[in-house]
Formats: sequence, structure tokens, C-alpha cells
Amino acid sequence: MAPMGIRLSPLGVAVFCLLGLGVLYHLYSGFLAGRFALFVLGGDRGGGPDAPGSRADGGTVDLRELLAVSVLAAVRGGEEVKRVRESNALNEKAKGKTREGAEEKMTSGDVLSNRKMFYLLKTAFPNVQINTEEHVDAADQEVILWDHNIPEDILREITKPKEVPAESVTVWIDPLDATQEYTEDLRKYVTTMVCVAVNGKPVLGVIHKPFSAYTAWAMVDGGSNVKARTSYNEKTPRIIVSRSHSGTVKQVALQTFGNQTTIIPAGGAGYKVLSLLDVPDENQEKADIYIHVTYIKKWDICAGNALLKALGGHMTTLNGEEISYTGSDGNEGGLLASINMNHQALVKKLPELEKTSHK
Ligand SMILES: Nc1ncnc2c1ncn2[C@@H]1O[C@H](COP(=O)(O)O)[C@@H](OP(=O)(O)O)[C@H]1O
Ligand SMILES: [Mg+2]
Repeated sequence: MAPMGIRLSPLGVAVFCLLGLGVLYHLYSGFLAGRFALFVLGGDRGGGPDAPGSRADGGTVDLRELLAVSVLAAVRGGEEVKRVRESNALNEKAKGKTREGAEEKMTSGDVLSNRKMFYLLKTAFPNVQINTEEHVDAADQEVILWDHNIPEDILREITKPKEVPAESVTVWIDPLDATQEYTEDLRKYVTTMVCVAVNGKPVLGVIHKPFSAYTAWAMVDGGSNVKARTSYNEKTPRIIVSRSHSGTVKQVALQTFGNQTTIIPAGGAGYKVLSLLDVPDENQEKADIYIHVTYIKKWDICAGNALLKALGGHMTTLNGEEISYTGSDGNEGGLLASINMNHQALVKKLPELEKTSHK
């Protein structure tokens, strides 16, 4: 009997119970999915396209949800990057040398950001292939749950879910782009990036600047929170190039566009792509073309490629070929990136010798 003479309607009780069950389901589905995801993960440690057990069969994934998690991962990774830099405990190590003999560095910022970004994405999307720049330590697993919230700006731009087969997806994570500059405390160049390719084509791109709290995201044929600038200088372009892996890029740029050309040396592939866009950050230089001539890894370039493509721009090899973001993790053919320009005309202008020497 109900106390104090209050009569409980059976229908009301049923609705109340259903609501309660709904809330419980919402709270626990993410948690259980997370536990299950890590169980399924088993031996998957990331660290490269051939990591064992990294591709499970079946199912679809919603690209809009994947974008939401990618943005969250880039931001969470960025928090680690910032925290480590501000604590001055970089714990810098050499992890090898590039083909040109430059030292490849790794810091606690790279490792901790990688861990956050990888586990957030892997827990939310256990069935997709994830390739990350750094090795993920199996003994150091973390359950990081996504709360299933899609940010307002994404919902506004992308009004419908977009399902694709899980096995067609490759995610590329760069937990700290411009590590060299990070060690030199040149903070403006540093970004965290996530890219999603579908059947090798770049479709989602996220570039986050942890020290400016700025995030650019875009989905090809979907929407974006960033756009191209209104004008670009095609005749005497400002060309942005690497400051620490430059190779012969300055000679190539001057040979192609003349001695009057302005060359902007800068760190980070993410930073250089943002320099071609309309980015509201006073620490962001602006350029018209991005050229890179040495070998580069796909996690460095995929997010920028997706962003440019979504906004009508191009990122190709120096030969003008599209880059496939599946399989091997390296890009051999150099890089030419532009937006609102005649990209094919730029390809034609580049010296033949340079294009063939990177094939
Ligand atoms: N020749 C090369 N070999 C290996 N990685 C290269 C490279 N040239 C550029 N990169 C990587 O591409 C990113 C952008 O390079 P740059 O700042 O020189 O333009 C950096 O990534 P990370 O900082 O994520 O390692 C850098 O290490
Ligand atoms: Mg990088």
C-alpha cells in the first residue's frame, strides 16, 4: 500500500521503471563496451599497420561518431602534451635516425599522449585498424570511456550519421607532431592529429593545437569547423617548408617559383597545413603552398590531407598522385599541398628531377 494515501498508478510506475532502466543502460553500456573492447583488444598494441589482432571482423562504424571521438582524442592527447611541457619533465630520448640522418626524438609528451589517444579510440571503436606513431605499452593499458556525446558544432554541420564497414577504416594517430620543436620549446608548431581513411582515402581530419586550445576538424562530403582563406598568391606564393627535415626543399621552391619567393621554414606537418587555412590563432603563420621533399610518415600527413580535401584543396605527392592511407606507413613521393589554386599547374611547374628522385 502506498503511504499517506497516495495512490500509485501502475502505468506511472511502469514508465518510471522504464526510464530508470534507460538511464542505467546509458550509463553502463559505455562501461561494458569499454571492458569488452579491452578484452577483445587482447594483443593489440598499436605501433604500426601490422600490429597483431588490430583488425576484428564485421560491423559498421558511424563516421560522425568517429569524428567526435577523434576530436576528443586529439584534445585529451593535447592535455598530456601541454602538461609534460609545462612540467619540464620531457624525458627526451632518441628513437632512431631518419633516412637523412636526423635524430628522431621521443618524449614523455609523445608517449603519454599516444596512450590516451590510442585507448580512447580503441575502446570506443574496437573493430577498426589504428596506426599510431608511438608504441603502445601492453602493460600500461587504460580504459578511457567515450560518453557518447557528439559536440554541438559537429551535429550542426553533419546532420546525419554516416555508416561505413569497420574493415574499410584505418585510423592514423600522431600524438605529438613537431616533436623536434617541442623539445626546443617552440610551442606554436606543436599539434596532435587524428585521421580516418576509408578504403585508403582520407575522410576525417582533426588537427589540434594544445598550446592555443584550437581544433580544426573536417569530414569529406560532410562538414567542417574551418575554411579556406579568401585569397592566395599563386604568382609569387609564400611557401611553407620543414625547418628540421628540409632536404632540398628550398632549392626546389626557388627553382620553381623564382628567387623572389618567400620561404617560411616551420615545424610540424599539422602546423604547415593550418598555415594554408583561415585559422583564428595569432601564433599561426600564413602560407600559400606547402612543399615537403623528404620521406614522411602517413600519421604526419593524413589529417591535413583529409582537411584540405574536405575544403576543396589538395595534398598529393610531388608528382600529383593521391596518397593511399592504408598498408605501409611511409610516403615516398614528397608532398605538395594547396587550396583554391590550380594544383595540377603547380605539379607541372615542379622540376622533373625532384619528382622522380622521390619515387
Ligand atoms: N625525412 C623524414 N623522415 C621521417 N620523418 C619525417 C621526415 N620528414 C619529416 N618527418 C616527420 O614529419 C613531421 C613534420 O616534419 P617537419 O616538422 O620537419 O615538417 C615530423 O613528425 P613528428 O614530429 O611527429 O615526428 C617529422 O618527424
Ligand atoms: Mg608527426
